[in-house]
Amino acid sequence: MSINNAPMTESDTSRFVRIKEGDLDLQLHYNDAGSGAETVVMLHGSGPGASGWANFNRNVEPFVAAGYRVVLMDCPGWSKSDPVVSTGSRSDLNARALKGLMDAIDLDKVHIVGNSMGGHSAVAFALANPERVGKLVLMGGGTGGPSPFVPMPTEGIKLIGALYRDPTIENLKRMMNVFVYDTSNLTEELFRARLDNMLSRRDHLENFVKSAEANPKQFPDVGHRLGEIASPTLVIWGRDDRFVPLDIGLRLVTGLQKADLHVYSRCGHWAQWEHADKFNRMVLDFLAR
Ligand SMILES: O=C(O)CCC(=O)/C=C/C=C(\O)C(=O)O
Repeated sequence: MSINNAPMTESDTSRFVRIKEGDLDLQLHYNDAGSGAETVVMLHGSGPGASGWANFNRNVEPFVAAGYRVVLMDCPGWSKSDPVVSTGSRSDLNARALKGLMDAIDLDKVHIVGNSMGGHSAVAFALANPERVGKLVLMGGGTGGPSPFVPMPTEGIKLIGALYRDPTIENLKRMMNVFVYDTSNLTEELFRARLDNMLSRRDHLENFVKSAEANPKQFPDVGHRLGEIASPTLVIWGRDDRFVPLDIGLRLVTGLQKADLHVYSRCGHWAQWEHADKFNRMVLDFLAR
């Protein structure tokens, strides 16, 4: 709840900023909530129609209530941010966008919570800007690269590709039913909101397909560089993740200097949403330590 006890909304917290960072010169959309001395940036995943608000709407208020400023960045090519075709590392591109955003709104150092692509991007940011990262929280992402156990691309990533190429409600339902462990939580309202978000930006959908054609490895394997990261890191994974398998979480916790891994049972690729209460308590405890 906000100060006047009304629920916090996407539109109340919606902001735009122009960033110039290296070869990036574009308008970014972000949500900005709370006014604490420490800021938590949350980075969303790469599915069609994803956004900071869609991924983290169950997390913003508890973090604000705990005294944090929360910034949700919509990555270039998603939601209300400007379109982009990514021909190199999209993790690096998002990391440059985050640096541009932090410079533009005067954030010196932040904690970063990254979901899937957001986790890959958080790691890319920490590698490029170690002095600007407090703690990291990575869910279902952190590095690209092969799984020794699960055939890749995984079934979830194949369904994302199919949805980008053919954005129908049927393909959306196919993808989202694999997203979570307990599909009874997926309402028609949720499907409709996500479909509207997707179809409102067909340029983003087309650009994602062009990007994947230009460079199928949008999220490179940075496993060999994980040891450079000294930020305390909490890795959270769904046991039933069918998009980015659990063994990638094991690679992270093995490679990073200071990382703990928690595996949630009965949980797919959206731990922060499917197990929001447990996730919020665990991450807030980690940040406060
Ligand atoms: O390809 C990868 O490694 C990342 C896949 C990814 O980011 C999927 C994320 C999906 C969501 O979180 C979403 O659509 O909300």
